[in-house]
Amino acid sequence: MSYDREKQVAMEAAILAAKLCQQVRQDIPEAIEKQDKSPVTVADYGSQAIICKALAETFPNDPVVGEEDATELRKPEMADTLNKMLGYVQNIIPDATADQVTDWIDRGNGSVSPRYWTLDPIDGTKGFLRQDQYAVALALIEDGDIKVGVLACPAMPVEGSEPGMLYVAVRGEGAQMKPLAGGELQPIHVVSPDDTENLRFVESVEAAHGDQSRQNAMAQAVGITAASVRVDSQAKYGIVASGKAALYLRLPSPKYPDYRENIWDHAAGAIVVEEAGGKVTDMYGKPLNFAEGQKMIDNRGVVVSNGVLHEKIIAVLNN
Ligand SMILES: Nc1ncnc2c1ncn2[C@@H]1O[C@H](COP(=O)(O)O)[C@@H](OP(=O)(O)O)[C@H]1O
Ligand SMILES: [Mg+2]
Ligand SMILES: [Mg+2]
Ligand SMILES: [Mg+2]
Repeated sequence: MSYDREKQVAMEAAILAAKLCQQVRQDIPEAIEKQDKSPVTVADYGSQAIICKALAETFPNDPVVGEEDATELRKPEMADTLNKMLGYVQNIIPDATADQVTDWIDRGNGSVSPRYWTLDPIDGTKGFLRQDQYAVALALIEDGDIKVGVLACPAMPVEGSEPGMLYVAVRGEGAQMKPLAGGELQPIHVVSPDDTENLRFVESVEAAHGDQSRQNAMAQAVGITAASVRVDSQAKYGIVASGKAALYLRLPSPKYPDYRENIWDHAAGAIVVEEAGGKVTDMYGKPLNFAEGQKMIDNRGVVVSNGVLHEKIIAVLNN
């Protein structure tokens, strides 16, 4: 079956959402604290609204498992935030109302199903707030297999152009990228083993989202001598998929040993890397499980590689 329509709709929605995020970021957004103490901004909400609306119009029967929900936004004391967010959404959808926007956001409260989308409206909210990297990440999953993935990275440097890159993949059709500023999709490939210049590794900026000392030791153990490149969000997957790094390590933080990864933090990035010729598993070499629920309870950590390095890195992690 062809996923042309899914790919097109997902790309268009992610590009609009990325535009909203860039507009919010120019105005220096404030962070709102979620119940789990993590930050969210009007851009996270606006991005989820725009993408859920697009999916509702084209694929009304598809559930969406999104990171955000509108419960807080509907509280009277959040009226200012809701209005601010509505203003940004109206720059893109002029006749949107506050009720519509909160309903669109709550379309992201769907469940993992035989066919569903998973959405991270801003992955790397901390990076977004720091004026660093972030990504809008959207993926379609069928029977536990990722079929389509789109990653919009509005702050990704682009040679000879303004920042912003879009990565996209369809199962069996390869991975591609194009500048958000415009242009044609170009095929991308992971780094080859003889390209020593790009044999570097990437990890999160946030020390608490991984185990940086072990990540660095493991990378060295497979022959990567350069210091890590620290990047927020699934932009790391885009970097591996386009051959700018060979490895992305995300080992469980010693501070949060019971943490489980969210499907929306990995689905879009994972298919982009796999279709670019790379490999994605957990730290034990097990495939990531997108069929159970929003948390990948059976998996620990995430290892992303150019494929060639994979067996080696899993071996050093487990001996
Ligand atoms: N203890 C932890 N271990 C791993 N990931 C964590 C974590 N706490 C939060 N995260 C996730 O890390 C994501 C950011 O990834 P990165 O560190 O690679 O930039 C966050 O996504 P959001 O920013 O969408 O909330 C959040 O879901
Ligand atoms: Mg978050
Ligand atoms: Mg995320
Ligand atoms: Mg997020």
